[in-house]
This record gives sequence, structure tokens and C-alpha cells, in this order.
Amino acid sequence: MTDAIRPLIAGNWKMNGLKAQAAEFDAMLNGAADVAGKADLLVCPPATLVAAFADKARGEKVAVGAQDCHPKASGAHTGDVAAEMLVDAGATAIIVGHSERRADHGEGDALVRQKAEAAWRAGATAIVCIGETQGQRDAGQTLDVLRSQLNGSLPDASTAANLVVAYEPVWAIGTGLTPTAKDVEQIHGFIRELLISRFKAEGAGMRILYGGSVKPSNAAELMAVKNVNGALVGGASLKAADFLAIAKGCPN
Ligand SMILES: O=C(CO)COP(=O)(O)O
Repeated sequence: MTDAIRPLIAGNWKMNGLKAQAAEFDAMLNGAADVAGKADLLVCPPATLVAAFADKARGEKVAVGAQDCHPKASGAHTGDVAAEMLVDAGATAIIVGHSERRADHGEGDALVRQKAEAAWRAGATAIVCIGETQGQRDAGQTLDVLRSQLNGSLPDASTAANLVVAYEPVWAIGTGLTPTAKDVEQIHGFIRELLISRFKAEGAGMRILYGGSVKPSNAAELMAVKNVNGALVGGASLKAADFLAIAKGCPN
């Protein structure tokens, strides 16, 4: 059943991107038709570029998303951005609970869950990130950490349409290191079991992305793993050629 899930290749630009990089996004739009048969494409630029990118992407085969949101719709929260504002700017998906936000801003599962609900309230899909650190991995705690993050971060009303899970081992982010395909299969299978036991048929249809040092050279191997339904790509998503090549690596 999960084999029928259409892959999603999502680019997380993190805190990178000035107006000048719009040319790279234009190149993604130009090349998207070639890979549209393989996967859905989503680019999440910094909040400052969401509106400009979404305007360019209208009617094209690349969707635009955001990297974080505040749980509230409006109010006295200086410097924060509401999901409603991001959707108003053209975002159709919002990443929440990225490990960099969990580490840099002390975000915990309860807040991540509220942010996922905020994304829905605004009409966007929530991409909820989970992943173990190197220390947790070394201590043999990976599955316990992932179970607890999933239990705490995913709202009860999660469905295959409104929620995407991104498994990003923290030690694989930006390091060039990746788990073996066998490890990825074991962990994605574990995540799938938990999703099915909590969300039944919806859990069977949810996308589970792999993230962490995905590149054109390893994409085909990783994307072919059972229960890997796409990728959340950091560094390699800044270059149109690499981003499109990763999508090309998805199985037919
Ligand atoms: O954190 C990531 C995507 O959200 C992964 O980053 P890299 O692809 O640069 O390792």
C-alpha cells in the first residue's frame, strides 16, 4: 500500500537566500516538468522570499513552503511569523520541529505539535521533523527517541493529506554522513508501524521523508528504500541542478 505513495522532494533552504538567488529558483521552475513524473516538488525558502517565490511558482510544478511558524494566528509576538501570514504569502506547507529549531530555540514536542496545528488552521500541510542526535544513537536510544518525538509532536488529527513526517538523523545533517540503506529501512519501517498503530489507514498513507546529506549521488539508493516517500533536502536544494537530480533519482 505504501508503495503507491507519490514521493515528495522538499528543499529546506534554511537561513540562506537573498533576492539574487531567485535565479536558482527560476531554474528549478524551468526544469520541473522533466521530473514531475517522479515526485512532487516543494521549496521552502526563508520567510522573506516566500511571497516572491510563490508568485513566480503560480501554475508551475513547484510548490512553495515555509520553515517554521508561530502557534498563534496573530498578536504581540515581536519577530514571529504566523502560519496564516505564510499561507497568505503563498506557502502551502510549513516545516515544524526541525532539529535546528529544537536545538537553537529549545523547541519541544508540545510546541511542535501546536505549530503543526497552526499550519492546518491556516490551510497548510505540516512537515514534522524528528531525529536522534549522535549521542542518542551511540547510547542505543534511537527508536525510543523517535517514538517519543512522534507521540509528542504529531497531533491526533493527523492525516495522510495534512501531515508529512521527516526523519532527519541530526548527525547526518550537513555532515555528508548518511545511515546505511538498511538502517533507513529499519527506521522508516518502525515509523510506519507507529503511524499505522495510531492513525490506522491514514498512517499507512502518510509520507515519511528521509533528510540528512541527501545528494544526487545517494538519492537513488535512499529513495528506493521501502517506506521512504521522498526527501527533505538542505544544502543540495540550493542548487537547481542538484535539487532536480535528486528528484530524478526517485523510483518510477
Ligand atoms: O536539515 C536538513 C533538511 O531539513 C538536511 O540538511 P542537509 O541536506 O544539508 O544535510
